[in-house]
Amino acid sequence: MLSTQWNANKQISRQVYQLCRGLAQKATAVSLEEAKPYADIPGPSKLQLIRAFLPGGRYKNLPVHEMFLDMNRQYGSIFRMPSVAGTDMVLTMNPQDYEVIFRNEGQYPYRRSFEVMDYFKRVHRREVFDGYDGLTSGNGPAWGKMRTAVNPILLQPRNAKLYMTNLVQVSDEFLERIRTIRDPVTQEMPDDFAVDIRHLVIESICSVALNTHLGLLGEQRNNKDIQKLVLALQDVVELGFQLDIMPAFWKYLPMPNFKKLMRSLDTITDFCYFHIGNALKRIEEDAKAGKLNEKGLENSLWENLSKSPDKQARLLEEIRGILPNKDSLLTMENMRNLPYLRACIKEGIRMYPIGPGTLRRMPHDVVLSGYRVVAGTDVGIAANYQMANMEQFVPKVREFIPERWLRDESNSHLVGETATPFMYLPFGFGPRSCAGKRIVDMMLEIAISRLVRNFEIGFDYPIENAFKAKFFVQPNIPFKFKFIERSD
Ligand code: HEM
Repeated sequence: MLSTQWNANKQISRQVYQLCRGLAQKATAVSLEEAKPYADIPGPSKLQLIRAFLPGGRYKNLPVHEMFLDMNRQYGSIFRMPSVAGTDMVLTMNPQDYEVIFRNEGQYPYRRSFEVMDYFKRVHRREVFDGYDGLTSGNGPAWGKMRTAVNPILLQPRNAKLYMTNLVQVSDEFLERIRTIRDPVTQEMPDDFAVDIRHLVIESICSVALNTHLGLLGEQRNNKDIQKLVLALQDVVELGFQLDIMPAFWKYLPMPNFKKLMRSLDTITDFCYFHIGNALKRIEEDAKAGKLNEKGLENSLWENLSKSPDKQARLLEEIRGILPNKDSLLTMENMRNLPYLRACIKEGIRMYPIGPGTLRRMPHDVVLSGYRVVAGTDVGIAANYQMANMEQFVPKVREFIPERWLRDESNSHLVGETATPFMYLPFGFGPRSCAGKRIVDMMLEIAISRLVRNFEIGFDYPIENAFKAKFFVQPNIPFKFKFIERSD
């Protein structure tokens, strides 16, 4: 009773606070006419920036999040990076700006694509893409048309059951793989377990996106073509960013990294083309035979769970509620009520975000942090780095506290003001947010719940430097998890 009253009071004071904050912001909002000019936004000059990326430079080999945090310290919460990749980019780390950006993004939110990717689609493999930029690189009405077609398939919960069967099958194979490669004495995984985790992710995505079973977690693990694909995917992650954010020398010089990236993108495109062709043939055959019915960042989270036995115990209790036995079936229905699992996933992604945030090109002039940012400027948001590293936004920022995401819990104040849709952005925001979000959520929920139900997960090594981040995070230490079989 007391706690209900306490929570009600807390709720009311929070609403009053937010109302006051809203009014205060409106009162202090700067009009376009009063705003400081665009040219006054602080930041490095073009020359300083190029020098910083060259050997011996301040940002050479520095992870992107550290570069942004360093600029934040030097220039303040908004700064300008001149002519990076052809156009200026303004980067803001002021949460009040995020709302302005997203509220002004317009009917077709514009996100600048990687120029190297555009080159690949429009020039290098023109015969395949035939003028279509796709969802990730496209913009304007063409993007809008495609997104409208894709949303119901990928994002509507009632369609999720179409890919649930495939994802559960992949997670079964992963449990089997763990049992096969586990050291019988120490119960630990081999040094290269990160490769299996990567295979789990690729197999899951292909099982949904291409309706194809690759066999990466079993018989096809060493298949040469598949290994080539895995390496190509890794190259795209590493080189795509390098070539895009740094001055675009590849446009003028034969850069080996650029050629390597084109080869890797070729590998991925040919692979997808082949499997999409096969999937379409299967669909046609199934349709003819009348068979078209309902057939259908994990590492970081495991690491945190394996270091927090109390959290793992709470999670197990919740999962036992829907999976009484180790081999009980997961269904759309029984997965509905898993708040603690979802809080654990949210907290894992917060602590180890895959990328910095997102980008929007402003369709008209807006005021950000008191400056007039002119139409056509690309504005970057680094909210994910702030949520992962800065105590002022998330108290006890480097502690794994899933409870902070649960309402009415004693720790829920620990996320405080940051729990707004404008600040927690692992999947971006609004109509342009990640189209794969539901698949990722489902993949993680299935994999984690089945792992925790089957094994007690441990990790006997320090995790401080578990990941390295250039642009996207990557494993930095051997992932020697211990998977101890649960007896019931
Ligand atoms: C943990 C994994 C993932 C993360 C953290 C992630 C994050 C993101 C982010 C931040 C964006 C930009 C959103 C914005 O600008 O507001 C995005 C876009 C996108 N993502 Fe993901 N993503 C993930 C996995 C996936 C998967 C598995 C798929 C496909 C099956 C996917 C498909 C897409 C697409 C198509 C877009 C472009 C959407 C558009 O511009 O309309 N993502 N993702």
